[in-house]
Amino acid sequence: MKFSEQLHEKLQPIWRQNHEHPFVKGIANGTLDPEKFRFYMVQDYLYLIQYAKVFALGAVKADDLHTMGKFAALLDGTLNEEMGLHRQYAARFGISEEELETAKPSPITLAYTHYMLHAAQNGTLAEVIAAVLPCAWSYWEIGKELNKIPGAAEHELYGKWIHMYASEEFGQMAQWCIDLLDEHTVGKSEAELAKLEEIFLNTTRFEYMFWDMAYNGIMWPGNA
Ligand SMILES: Cc1ncc(CN)c(N)n1
Repeated sequence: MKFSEQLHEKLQPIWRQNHEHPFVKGIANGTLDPEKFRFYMVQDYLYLIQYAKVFALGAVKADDLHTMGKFAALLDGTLNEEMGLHRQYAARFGISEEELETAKPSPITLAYTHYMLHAAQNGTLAEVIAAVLPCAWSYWEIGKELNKIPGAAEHELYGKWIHMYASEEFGQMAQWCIDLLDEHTVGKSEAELAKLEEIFLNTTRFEYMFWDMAYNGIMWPGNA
């Protein structure tokens, strides 16, 4: 069994929680309070700035030009396609680009991005991929699932978000990360695989916590 298939089995309980989360359900049926989406957009923008840096670290750790080029393309796609969508949403909400970039990250945003960057900076190329894969893979799964719901992708606020994560391009980049992880785990020791699984499951859990933080729409519970 490929390493990604083993991980896929282990993450099922968390993914089910993600798909059932009221934030994701609210995007699916169009009932999510736009204020919660606004809060999410700003935090997600801050998240993506750091996430893009993990792709840059992938290019640094890659040992062939093809892989370097792919990570460079992922970095470009994040900064210019995915974050471009966030900038469009921000404009709709009357948030300037400066305001977006200078907003304060919530403790969950900080914890998630710092964990990812720590794992990527200190780890092997396989560890870089293990840290970012849940982000790409889980959004692709959510995008595809929501895209099947009649009318969801036509929603005037949430439709573009669904289109982005259900898109062929987004799927191809998620699949490339899955394949690269499989390629880089062939022949690894049990201890190395256990470490990769731990990183992967931690960022998978952070994905759930990010939805929860966005749904609560507050920087931290004491600040409600
Ligand atoms: C928190 C989070 N995780 C993943 C993705 C998809 N790149 C995202 N935009 N935001």
